[in-house]
Amino acid sequence: MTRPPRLSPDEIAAALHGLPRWSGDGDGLRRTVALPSFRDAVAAIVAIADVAEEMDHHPDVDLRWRTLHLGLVTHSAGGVTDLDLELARRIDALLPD
Ligand SMILES: C[C@H](O)[C@H](O)[C@H]1CNC2=NC(N)=NC(=O)C2=N1
Repeated sequence: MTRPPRLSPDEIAAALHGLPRWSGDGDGLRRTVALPSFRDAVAAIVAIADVAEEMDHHPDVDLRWRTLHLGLVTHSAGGVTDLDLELARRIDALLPD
């Protein structure tokens, strides 16, 4: 499947202004969120999985009790692409602020 091109550091920094819950650089985008409970965090991962499968684009997921650490990078492009920005937006729509 064709993937969009890797974004430059400047393009990533500009895009992050519209994604205030995410940080990142050329290596990827990151967001940490604490859910009310471990079960809520697992449910959030399942909801994210549905989006990831639909997009065929998958986040790195690290769950510590009820704190979820998410990492987005387009492995095949070796950096951040528009797919990561789109997945970040869709993940934000599923998570509490
Ligand atoms: C064959 C399939 O499209 C690829 O392996 C996809 C799946 N999900 C992916 N997810 C992410 N984050 N990066 C990829 O390069 C990627 N590649």
